[in-house]
Amino acid sequence: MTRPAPGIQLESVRVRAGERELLTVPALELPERRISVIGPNGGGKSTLLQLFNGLVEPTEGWVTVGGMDTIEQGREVRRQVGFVFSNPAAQLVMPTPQEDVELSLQRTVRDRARRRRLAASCLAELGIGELADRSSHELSGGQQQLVALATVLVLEPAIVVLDEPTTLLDLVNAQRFTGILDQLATQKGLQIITATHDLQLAAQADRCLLIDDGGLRTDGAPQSVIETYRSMARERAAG
Ligand SMILES: Nc1ncnc2c1ncn2[C@@H]1O[C@H](COP(=O)(O)OP(=O)(O)OP(=O)(O)O)[C@@H](O)[C@H]1O
Repeated sequence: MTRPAPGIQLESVRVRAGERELLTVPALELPERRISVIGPNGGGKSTLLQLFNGLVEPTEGWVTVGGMDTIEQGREVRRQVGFVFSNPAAQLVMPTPQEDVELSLQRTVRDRARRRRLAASCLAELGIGELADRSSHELSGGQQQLVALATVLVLEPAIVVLDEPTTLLDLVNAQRFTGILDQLATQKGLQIITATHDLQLAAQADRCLLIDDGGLRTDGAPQSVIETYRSMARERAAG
């Protein structure tokens, strides 16, 4: 049985950096299992994603996950919401994948042998068990991306937020990675939220958000949102 998505909600959110308005979202509820976030560079996708686990604090308004405030209950929220950054190297700090995944468990699992077992089985589940003791910096971008995902999944989050996870991947690895995300959503019941410039990946979601110029331009069924984005891009490219 799959778990119900705990639900992210935004209410009257504004994010500013000094005088600059980065993002304004009057109201948004995200109960769907697979959500994609698309839009032009600098539009505010990463800012939106980082609101979901309190990495970015709303200047006004609030963001809740399953009713918990992402700032006031940041620690609990981060237990529910795992974040995978676009550059996996930034997320991998230990010499080997095994050690990196164990590090994720340091706070929650006291027993070292258990940490070791859990980390090994998480890597194995993602099909990268044989990389456990390799040197992390010698792994390919695709392998590093999977290890970064493992460091998040081992904590058993209900929601996984990924910021452009396939940018470093070739077509085969991108498709493999997408297949894994799909399985996590359909078989394990995780909510998967992905910001991406890969419109094929975006099309596989249940709902797609188009973020542009610091706001939510439109959202709904991926094909129609992607079509809106394409027309917008054509108009802008034509000047
Ligand atoms: N800490 C910050 N201080 C000031 N400006 C910021 C900060 N973080 C982001 N910005 C600005 O906010 C805007 C939105 O950035 P964001 O990274 O959310 O866009 P994005 O849609 O993810 O872009 P991309 O597709 O290029 O990754 C950009 O203009 C960026 O320069």
